Amino acid sequence: MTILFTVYYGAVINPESLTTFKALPRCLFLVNGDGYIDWIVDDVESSDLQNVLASKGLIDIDVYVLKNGEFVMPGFVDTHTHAPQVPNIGSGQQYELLDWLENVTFPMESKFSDAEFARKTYPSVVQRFINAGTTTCCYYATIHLEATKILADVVKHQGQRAFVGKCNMNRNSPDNYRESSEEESIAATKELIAYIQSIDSDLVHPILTPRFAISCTSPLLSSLGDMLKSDPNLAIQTHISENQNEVKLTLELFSESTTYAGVYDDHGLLTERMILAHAVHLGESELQLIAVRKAGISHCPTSNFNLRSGMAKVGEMLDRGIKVGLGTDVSGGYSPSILTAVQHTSICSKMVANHSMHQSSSSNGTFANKQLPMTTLLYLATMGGAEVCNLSHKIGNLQPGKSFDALIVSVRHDAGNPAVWGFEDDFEHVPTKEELEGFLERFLFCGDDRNISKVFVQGRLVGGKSFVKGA
Ligand SMILES: O=c1[nH]c(=O)c2nc[nH]c2[nH]1
Ligand SMILES: [Zn+2]
Repeated sequence: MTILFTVYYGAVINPESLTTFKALPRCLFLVNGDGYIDWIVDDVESSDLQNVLASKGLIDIDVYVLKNGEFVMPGFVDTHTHAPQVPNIGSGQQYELLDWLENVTFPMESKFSDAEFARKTYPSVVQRFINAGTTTCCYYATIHLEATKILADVVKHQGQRAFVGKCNMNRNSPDNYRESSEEESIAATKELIAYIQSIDSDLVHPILTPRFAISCTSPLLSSLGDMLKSDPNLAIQTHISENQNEVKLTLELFSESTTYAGVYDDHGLLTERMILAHAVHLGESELQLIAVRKAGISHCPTSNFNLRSGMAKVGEMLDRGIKVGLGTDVSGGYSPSILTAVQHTSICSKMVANHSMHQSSSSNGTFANKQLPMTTLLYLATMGGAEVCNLSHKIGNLQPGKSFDALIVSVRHDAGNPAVWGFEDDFEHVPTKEELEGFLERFLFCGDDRNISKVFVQGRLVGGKSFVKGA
């Protein structure tokens, strides 16, 4: 029998803006057979459930009732990670960026010249991100066309929403891990785009991926700029201003440009479709330029701490109206979970605030030089990421007409990592708004995969702790 829709009843957490979210203890909503949210009714007493359903023309239907200690929230958006670096998670912690690339990262990524290795590796990589609650993921692959096609196939098969990009790299990496010419790099990029468009146009998107300025010659960046100009739907991702030695080398290699952001802008790459990872050491003029061009920033605090890169000034970016989302940046970051990125975003904002206090820096704006509150952290992990990906009309929060990309979170004792004690089997007890906000705080700061029971993308169950493949 085909299921045409599902009705859910229970607690919902819904981000609204950088400064507001809704904690709704008794929500009733319907997800239709195409995976879109049809309607949401707030504050429905259980005694009134059947009446409300009847008013929607629904009589005698099954309702998925959430337990006390469970809630639905939008799925996480990971705006920057490296699928082929997952096998390296936790290794090479002693390095800073450029040595880490040379000694740890390029050797691992070069193994993906072997398509069989990609076929064996990528399914568990993608499932790991899904089970961490990431419903939309921006993946870097490697320079290899075949292996990147395999990653796109795996993502499609496993049902995640994603951007998949083949790295453009024609200089400053080992001979066995470098494209031999600009033409080769562009031809393979075009073939990948055509391939992804042939397998999917809804969930999986191609994305231009010049690794970073250091990896690309000026003609290669210009050709990518031409591609971006000729296709208004094409997205692009890269790294920017992560590490001070990287910034220095970039400015030596591109002496015609005055700043790192200027390098990308001078090649026609800095548009609202650009996702810039890190942005730790940007200067005033670069922040202004990024705001004017409406490019988005992927804040990757786990990686920024781990590779000793520095602390990005996220509050200042937000005050300037720059779009910001979170990225795990595996394996610069050692966790595939956006929850870890949330925790480190909080710590980073506290340290920036602390530092600025000692330097008597201004904290006149809403966010600059202040600790980011939970509401903002929630927004960055969901809606902020959706904005960075230019998908906020589709995903990021739960609204009629949007896709049901969502998590069922459990903080009950039977989750194995509890944050609720005592009343979770009391079916009469509906959490108060304050209790529900407490559940969210505990989940964001102490939660992990054990608390993510189900992961839905476009209404389809694709992962989570209770997910059994093929069931
Ligand atoms: O954190 C990072 N990870 C990478 O793989 C990379 N490549 C260039 N710059 C980078 N930064
Ligand atoms: Zn990265």
